[in-house]
Amino acid sequence: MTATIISGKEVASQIRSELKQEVDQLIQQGVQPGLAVILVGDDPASHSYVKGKEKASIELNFYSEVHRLSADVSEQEVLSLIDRFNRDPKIHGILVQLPLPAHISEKAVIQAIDPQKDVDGFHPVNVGNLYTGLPAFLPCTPHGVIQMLKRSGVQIAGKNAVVIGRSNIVGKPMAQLLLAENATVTICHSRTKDLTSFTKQADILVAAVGRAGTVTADMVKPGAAVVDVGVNRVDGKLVGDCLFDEVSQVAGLITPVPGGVGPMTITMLMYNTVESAKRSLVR
Ligand SMILES: Nc1nc2c(c(=O)[nH]1)N[C@@H](CN(C=O)c1ccc(C(=O)N[C@@H](CCC(=O)O)C(=O)O)cc1)CN2
Repeated sequence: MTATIISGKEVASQIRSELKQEVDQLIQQGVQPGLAVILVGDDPASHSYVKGKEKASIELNFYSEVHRLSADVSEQEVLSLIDRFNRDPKIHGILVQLPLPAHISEKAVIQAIDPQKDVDGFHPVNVGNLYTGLPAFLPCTPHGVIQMLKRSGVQIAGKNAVVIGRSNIVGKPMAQLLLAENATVTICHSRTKDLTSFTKQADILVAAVGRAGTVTADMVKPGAAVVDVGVNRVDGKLVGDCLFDEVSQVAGLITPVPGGVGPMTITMLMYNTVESAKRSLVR
């Protein structure tokens, strides 16, 4: 068997053209979606992701502000900037690129963002709303995974879903979103004993570990949908958490790295910003 490859680029471009129409309508109603991005430090990958966010904002005709701050900026300066954006009616979404330098508290920064502008979905209010089934901004990467599965015709309800990884950004919200779609969900992590006994049961397997080669062909149920969220550099090459060549011989569907989940992350950020702009019309 050779798996069907789900192209994140294609799904992302489909969603972006839907968003373009929504932005045109919002602008006709007098609201231009506005996104403010804060980047601290010199991490090349973060700079590249932020550039992608700026480019997508401009292409969708958003009002866009990107603040690139030096690595030695104080936490207070970042908090002051967030406070300014919280009060600015032109801004519907605020995003602070992670990771932050060690002297700045990620928790303090996330909690300073107005939950109504938290388009990353990381604020405890949005996390709590997601867990209790209330309207929330959904974290971009796991929301992107759900969109990729649904738009590829994967039925989620009633399926066994296994998520490997328990980060706040991907693993935990991923499990919650699959549960909200009525999957039977198992979360595995670094202390899980006999990982294969769990992954072999998975109709939907999401790998979000951040370690190349974690998922091998013998760990996958034939025909499963395998979603690879890992982004790892090995010998200068970008690879996921799955051994793509061998896993794709067993899986029914698989997402590649690059070109799989990655492009969806930025697109779902644009989606959340449009949602926030729409909500501002009814406030
Ligand atoms: N505030 C946030 N910080 C971070 C998030 C986030 O959602 N919010 N996620 C990641 C980084 N990220 C977006 O910010 C991101 C990661 C990967 C990609 C992507 O398109 N990857 C490409 C490969 C790109 C490359 O060549 O390096 C792919 O997989 O095809 C986009 C965005 C951590 N920080």
